[in-house]
Amino acid sequence: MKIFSASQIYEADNSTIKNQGITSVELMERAANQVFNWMHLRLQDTTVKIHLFCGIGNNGGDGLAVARLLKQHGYNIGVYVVNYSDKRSQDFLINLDRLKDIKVWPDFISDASDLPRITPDDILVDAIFGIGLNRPPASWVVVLLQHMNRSRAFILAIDVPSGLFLDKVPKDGKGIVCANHTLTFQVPKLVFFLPQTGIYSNGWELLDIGLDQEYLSKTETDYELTGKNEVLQWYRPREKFSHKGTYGHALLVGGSFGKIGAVLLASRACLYSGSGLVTAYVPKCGYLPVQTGLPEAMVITDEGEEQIFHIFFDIDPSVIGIGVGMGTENGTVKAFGEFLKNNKRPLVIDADALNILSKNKGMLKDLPAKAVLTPHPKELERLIGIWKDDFDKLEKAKSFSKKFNCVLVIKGANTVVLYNDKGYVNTTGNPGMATGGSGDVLTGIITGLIAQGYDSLQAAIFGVYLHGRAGDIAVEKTGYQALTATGIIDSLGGAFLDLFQVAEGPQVQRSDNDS
Ligand SMILES: NC(=O)C1=CN([C@@H]2O[C@H](COP(=O)(O)OP(=O)(O)OC[C@H]3O[C@@H](n4cnc5c(N)ncnc54)[C@H](O)[C@@H]3O)[C@@H](O)[C@H]2O)[C@H](O)CC1
Ligand SMILES: [K+]
Repeated sequence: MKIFSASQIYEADNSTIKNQGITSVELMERAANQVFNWMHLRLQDTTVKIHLFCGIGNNGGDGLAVARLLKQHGYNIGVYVVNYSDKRSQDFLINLDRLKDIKVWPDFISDASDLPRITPDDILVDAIFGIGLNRPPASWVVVLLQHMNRSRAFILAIDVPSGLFLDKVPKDGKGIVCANHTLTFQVPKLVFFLPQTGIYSNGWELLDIGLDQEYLSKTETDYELTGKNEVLQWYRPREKFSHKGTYGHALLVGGSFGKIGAVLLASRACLYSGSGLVTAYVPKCGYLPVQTGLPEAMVITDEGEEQIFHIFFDIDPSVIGIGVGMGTENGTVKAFGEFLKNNKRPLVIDADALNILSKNKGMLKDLPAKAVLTPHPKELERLIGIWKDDFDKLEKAKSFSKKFNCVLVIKGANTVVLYNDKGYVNTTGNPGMATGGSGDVLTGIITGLIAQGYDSLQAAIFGVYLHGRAGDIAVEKTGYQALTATGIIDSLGGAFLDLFQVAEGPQVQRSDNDS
């Protein structure tokens, strides 16, 4: 699913109005009806007080139209116009009149002294700013937003939590609504998925307002959201007359004394993601643990007893995953540098191999085309330098990807896979996966997919999806705290099977932060 920028959403609005022969206020009415239906279904004629805070632009217009629909259905409402500018939009004014027509007169707030009383049992609808915010709100508006946040009432944001820009992180975190839930129109917004801005909405949901499908499908976007539909198209079925050679031979290089488990986890994940053959390359101390822990894998040992000194093997792997548990001892650094110079095979690079690259940037020129790098935030910072904010991070990461022709997997709550100018935001996974060895499992999965012939970008996106989905399946049985890397691997089979399960009920895209 595509993630559009604010200017693209305005263009989508315009082509909808033009191609469907409707007015902008009719489009607003559609949006408001969707919000109202969502609320009506859940509130079931409740008498709880619903406070609607409306700006003076089209987000505010949405809020006023929702207020009218709620009033017409007998809900107990309070409507406030947050009068932050005299440049009221046309559709806001039309909806203000329509509200007055049914004898609802909003309170106009233009100063922090006018703040209404809110109790924790009330419901707040945030329709102050939408995607049109272009500068920080005035200080009295910030005071109002804080008043809303402090109220402990349930906050439902329309389109985006007010105070969030679509393309940058606000300097003042106090001037942003902390929504319990956001109902966003038609397309997901990138801000829901970035660590610094995603925190302002606990959950989000898409409401279909019938925007022009032709515009949406023909327009290229900088980011996409990866869900089942996106990865399913790449799935490669197993052929009846195939054999283990058909599905490649993955080599996992890593481990050092005390960290052999990392290679064991990566190798097992690689096998469980379908690689035909898996070989682990470890220091001598890793021979017995890997051989006994994973009898399906073959093991090659380095000449080093407790660390890797010289990466040499006489097999012909289809892909190499390197770095997990490897350490950054001088001898290992040298071995990795020499390995990169001579290697021609596709690579997945993780953990200590990334740290070695960060300290020896000259080695980056020896990466094979489209190598997959899987840094967590600290490893990424060492690679690309410090960033100003999450948007700057993505831009810096894109430049890095272009410069070294590599696929970057930026691990986090919503892992982003970047290649060249494009980013793919993952939707699966949960906080239980923040546990030792989870990253090693991801490295194994991506390596296993490349072994089977997936292009490295597809393998990275698909691998991240499967890893998260396996975590989501596993957590159902374990809860967040008891989820382990091994638990993720054990649910990989379930994640593959789930690709072919058709979800029951209406297909509404939503985040899982609500659980
Ligand atoms: N396709 C859709 O998604 C539809 C969206 N709708 C809703 O429209 C808003 C966007 O409306 P817009 O009028 O462009 O912007 P806002 O309401 O977010 O902002 C109002 C207005 O205020 C000015 N402004 C910006 N920042 C400030 C500031 N700090 N202080 C004062 N004034 C400011 C700026 O000029 C803005 O234009 C979208 O989010 C949806 O809610 C449609 O209803 C249906 C289609
Ligand atoms: K809003």
